[in-house]
Amino acid sequence: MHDHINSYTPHMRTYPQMRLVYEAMIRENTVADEPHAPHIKIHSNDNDDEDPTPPWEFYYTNHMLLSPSLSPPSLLNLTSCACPPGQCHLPKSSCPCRALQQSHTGAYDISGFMYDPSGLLKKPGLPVFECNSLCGCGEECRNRVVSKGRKCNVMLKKTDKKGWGVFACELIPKGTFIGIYSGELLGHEESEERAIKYDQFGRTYLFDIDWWYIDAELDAKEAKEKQQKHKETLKSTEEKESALHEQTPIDVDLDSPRSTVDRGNANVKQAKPHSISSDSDSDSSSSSSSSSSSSKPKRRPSKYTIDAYHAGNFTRFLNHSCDPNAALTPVYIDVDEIERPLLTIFSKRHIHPHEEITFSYSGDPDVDDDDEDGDLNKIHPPTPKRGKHVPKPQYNNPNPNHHHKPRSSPNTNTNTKTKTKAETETETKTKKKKKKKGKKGDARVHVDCECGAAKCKGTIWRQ
Ligand SMILES: C[S@@+](CC[C@H](N)C(=O)[O-])C[C@H]1O[C@@H](n2cnc3c(N)ncnc32)[C@H](O)[C@@H]1O
Repeated sequence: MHDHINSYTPHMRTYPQMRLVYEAMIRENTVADEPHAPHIKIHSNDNDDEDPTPPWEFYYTNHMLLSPSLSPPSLLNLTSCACPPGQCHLPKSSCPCRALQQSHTGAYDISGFMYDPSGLLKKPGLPVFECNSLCGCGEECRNRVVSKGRKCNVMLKKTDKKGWGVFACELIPKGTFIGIYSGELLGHEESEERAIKYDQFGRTYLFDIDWWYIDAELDAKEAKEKQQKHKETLKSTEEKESALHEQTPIDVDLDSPRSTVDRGNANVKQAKPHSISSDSDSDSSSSSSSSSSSSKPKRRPSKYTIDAYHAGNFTRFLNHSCDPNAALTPVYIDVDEIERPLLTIFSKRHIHPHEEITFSYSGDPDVDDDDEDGDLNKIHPPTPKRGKHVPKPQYNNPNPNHHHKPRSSPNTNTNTKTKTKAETETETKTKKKKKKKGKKGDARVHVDCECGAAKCKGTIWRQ
């Protein structure tokens, strides 16, 4: 289909009827996984230029396509439940999925599952563990939202300055599941290679899966293993020593130098390897979030990256805003690997009809953590967890050209209307601000932000 369309002359591709073909293509590729979802429309601009549709350069899918270098997700250690239908969420339930969720988000004053009775997300950005295909709880379980597919009504529309964007067709309540950032799932090396290639033609749809809690969880796991090893070493040393003591009995006098040595051993026994955080040596099923709250997680290169360039869905057209109305949230469904969540988008406030849906590409804590309820401090303990660890685009895009034929980039201001004095002054101020932010020798290229937010930082990527 794509090859067929791409074989058309540039002029043929500008026919307004192409919009209908595009809409039909989306429906055809998604009917199996979101049969009840409202159809995605392509908005027709009054001043239709040569772009009636978004580019045909990618395969439309809601699924993650696995790179041949990766193995399929493992279900071996997948937590699942056998709760009676509709009972997982009950306060007295012993649902293991609920316990797993609680162990990750209980420290954030969120009890039970991450969804409220209407299926709205209680707080974006925290990991969500949905009931999965091994669970016996059935379709009506409250802990299944992403797995049931998109319900919200969105359209694709060309913006003035940012290329294509995604807009709400009707009110999208706060906490609504919008979509999965689908595409190819790549391993680290492959994504590095692609980043270099894409850099050459100035595009990126690459997102690293590198949330803070993933590092924290891996740190805690490593620390636990180290501690276990340490305990084993101590045990064998003690065994050797007690064998020695049996041969040469000593009087236990707490003030004698010898007993200091013994107490010294006791201290060694209690001591933790340097990197162990306070909670990680407890034998209880301590939460990964609490276990890491006292130490800064070690930054690790992300194991996986999502590339929505060759394959993806409407979410690849979501633009950045410094005051976004949506946010990324990691969701686990049929996978037992902490580094491999789905990257999903949920609304973080009510989104009104015709409003553009945006999220932050920068992952800045002051962008993603702000909360209109003002309960941020209550929900996010003051730990080094948040902020830079929110998935971020892997590299920057200097001059993206998202269109099938050469044209001005989405970043270029094609709006030819005469600027007012105030507009010119604001622009000059913004440019000064941007100049200050650029780092010498930073390989990442600055992209002017056109989000139009009052608190716009002037750039779409974090500097
Ligand atoms: C993932 S794509 C988003 C969809 C894109 N508008 C398109 O037409 O394909 C990211 C690119 O969109 C553009 N973009 C997104 N948000 C922007 C913003 N706030 N200001 C300027 N350009 C933006 C940039 O060119 C960026 O590299």
